[in-house]
Amino acid sequence: MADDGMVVNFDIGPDAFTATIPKFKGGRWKDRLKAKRAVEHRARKRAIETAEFNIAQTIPITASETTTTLKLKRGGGKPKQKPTPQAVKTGEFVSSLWTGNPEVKSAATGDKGEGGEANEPSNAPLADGSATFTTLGLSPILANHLTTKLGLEAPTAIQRSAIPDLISTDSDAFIQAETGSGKTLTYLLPIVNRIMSLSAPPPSTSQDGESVAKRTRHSGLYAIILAPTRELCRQISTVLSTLIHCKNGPHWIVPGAVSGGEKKKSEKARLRKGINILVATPGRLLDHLQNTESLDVSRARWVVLDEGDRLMELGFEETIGSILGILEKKSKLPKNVEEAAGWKGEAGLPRRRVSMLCSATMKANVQRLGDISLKEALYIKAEKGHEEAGGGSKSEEEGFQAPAQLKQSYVVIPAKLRLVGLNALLKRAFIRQAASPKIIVFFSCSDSVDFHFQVFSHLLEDDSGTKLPKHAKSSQSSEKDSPKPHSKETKPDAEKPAKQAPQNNPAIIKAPHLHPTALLHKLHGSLPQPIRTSTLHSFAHTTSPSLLFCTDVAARGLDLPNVDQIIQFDPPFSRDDHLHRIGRTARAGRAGRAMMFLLPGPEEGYVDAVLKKCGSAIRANVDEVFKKGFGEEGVNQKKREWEDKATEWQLEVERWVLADKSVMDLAKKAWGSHIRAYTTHVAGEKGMFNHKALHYGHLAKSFGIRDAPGDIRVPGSGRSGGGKGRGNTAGSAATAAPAGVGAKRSLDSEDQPGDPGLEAVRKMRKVAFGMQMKKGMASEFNIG
Ligand SMILES: Nc1ncnc2c1ncn2[C@@H]1O[C@H](COP(=O)(O)OP(=O)(O)OP(=O)(O)O)[C@@H](O)[C@H]1O
Repeated sequence: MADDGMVVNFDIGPDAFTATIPKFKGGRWKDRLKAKRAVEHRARKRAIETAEFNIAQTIPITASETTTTLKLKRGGGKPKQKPTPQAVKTGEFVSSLWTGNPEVKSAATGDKGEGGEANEPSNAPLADGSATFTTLGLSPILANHLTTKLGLEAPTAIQRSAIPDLISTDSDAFIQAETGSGKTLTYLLPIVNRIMSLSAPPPSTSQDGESVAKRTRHSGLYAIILAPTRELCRQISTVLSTLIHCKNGPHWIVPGAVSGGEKKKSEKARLRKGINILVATPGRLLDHLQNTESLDVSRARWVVLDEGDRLMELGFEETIGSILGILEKKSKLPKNVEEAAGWKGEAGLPRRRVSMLCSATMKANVQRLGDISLKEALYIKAEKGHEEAGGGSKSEEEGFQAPAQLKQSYVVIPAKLRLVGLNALLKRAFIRQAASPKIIVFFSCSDSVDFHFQVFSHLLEDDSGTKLPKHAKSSQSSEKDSPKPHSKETKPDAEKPAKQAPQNNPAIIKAPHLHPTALLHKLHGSLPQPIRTSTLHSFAHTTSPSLLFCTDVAARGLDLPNVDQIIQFDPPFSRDDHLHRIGRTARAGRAGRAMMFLLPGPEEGYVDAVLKKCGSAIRANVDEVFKKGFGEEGVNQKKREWEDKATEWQLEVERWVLADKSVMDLAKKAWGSHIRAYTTHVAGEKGMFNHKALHYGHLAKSFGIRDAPGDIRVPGSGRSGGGKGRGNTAGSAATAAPAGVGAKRSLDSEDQPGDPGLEAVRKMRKVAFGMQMKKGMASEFNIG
């Protein structure tokens, strides 16, 4: 938008003055008159406020004039400068939040969203005394360490089902259990326990005469654990270290990780020094298998594929196939049961290479991964014991359950109201919780995370308690210091070192308007690895009320302690994503809540199609959400003054977006990426998430943009957003989605460009979406 393009818009919305007043029937005439006047008053107030705001925009906005705008609004005075006709820009539109919204189809059920009885936890440690870590067959040293040092009193159901077999047999296993049920320890404990047994006297001699009396880090690589992301690798390595460092434990065992994000040279040096249990991402491991001579896998006894469904979704099938091929070729272990029977081996360790596949869901792609990695495997589930993995097909519904104690709810909220709705929900959550709440909000793409991070970190309280954009506030104290509106030099603050950012991390900032000590974090695949690591560390360990805005990069496997609530601001791309996202709360028997935003229309079908199938889901009343969020003390509830408060907040965001080109660009990018991401819902769910049903104009408002979709130029795309229309540009998504339409949005894998893993991702996407994958598209599309 050019400098002179600061809108003069006298369009005050279609309904402002002409809104029909409903007829009141029944009751006393005095009450009817009172009700009528209240409605008229509200309509008038809204119209005047909108007109006033539009007039204020006729003044070329600088930071100081933002103050003028606010004064005008508060004092109700007249604008000092008359609008000039050339300042009028068609296409920009300040619509009311509360009118012109589509109707919600499903019946309202009242505000039960946060109430209701929670069920008994389904992923908790067993409280019935039916099993202890010792009775599962773990060594007393390890069992004691778990209870006394790690505070784990009893195994979970999946641990009870799996550990005895994994300790006593050499069978492959497919381990399936819901999120937060302790799958990591389920596979790590048997491995550590069996390797530990090597430390025990008396010294023995292996088949080939090698002395095994004293075990060291050079004794060989025993186990390889593959996980889809760097964060997960790091998390698994941490759990592994806490197991090994037990009193009288196997201190000689050296765990290590190679997952990219650091120089290959240092990874090679670590491998050369000797590692006994290796945690790796597939791309990086394959690279080392092909290029690092010191990596000896000839005696690797275990290969674990953690988060199997995610490994497949990220396109690692081919990479994993290659890894397994190399392991097979280099292995000096017996190749089959007959050979194994006559092989002396090392007491305690498996006589053949054992493969384990772990997943919270059971999908066709996980079964395919099982086909390439497992042989005659046990299928181990938490509830009903286990059976042969090949024995009968497992229904997808079986592997699609959320933890029973998790309280799911949803709110059907029109596109225009989404941003204020999120603010209302967050305000409510931070007011409501006595202790320090931890909340994760999921967005569909990196740009949207960046934009919302900016919105929520820039709104500070001024002395009168009014929330102002940060630059507007600073303009009140010093015009000199304020950013020049629309100046090219202005960069989004995310790119500048934020003064308030704790630990000098620009992805963490204080959010005092939500809570005096609240910290807001952001996480997505486009952030540099050190920032991602330090952000996750802060969110996991802070004792302050804490918020994490993220993409699906945080949806899988991450074990972030004590997360109270998950908000799916943008719906998940598949029902598996849904299960994994909400699985970041209600872990290991703890309570948890999950709230999902849905648009009126086809999206409402998601409730029956998915939400209710993986547990129960209660609809929250949208009015109640706003009332609770904006209906603070002094706000007249009967006159629905919370609507005015919400409008005020929305307008402040819009002004802030308008006043700074860099913010406007960010908003437009976020809007464009959001629409592109919307087109990538899985095929089976496209009926519910149909981009043709999206109202691009209303959606733009939720990004603080007033331009009509046809006038929105998405930075970097070279094209405008959504065709010529102001509103619903059905059929023009291709225009709205300049470069990434149809691209898969999940780019949160660990691999660097050029790594075989990323190649595999590219190939998969190419096949899946029949499109040309350009180098660098990942960053252009910027979703992940
Ligand atoms: N026996 C136990 N008692 C108490 N807590 C446990 C027990 N076993 C594991 N936990 C804890 O449960 C949490 C979840 O464990 P883990 O991350 O292994 O779950 P998961 O099943 O892999 O979940 P996801 O599918 O989401 O990856 C961790 O904090 C872990 O320390």
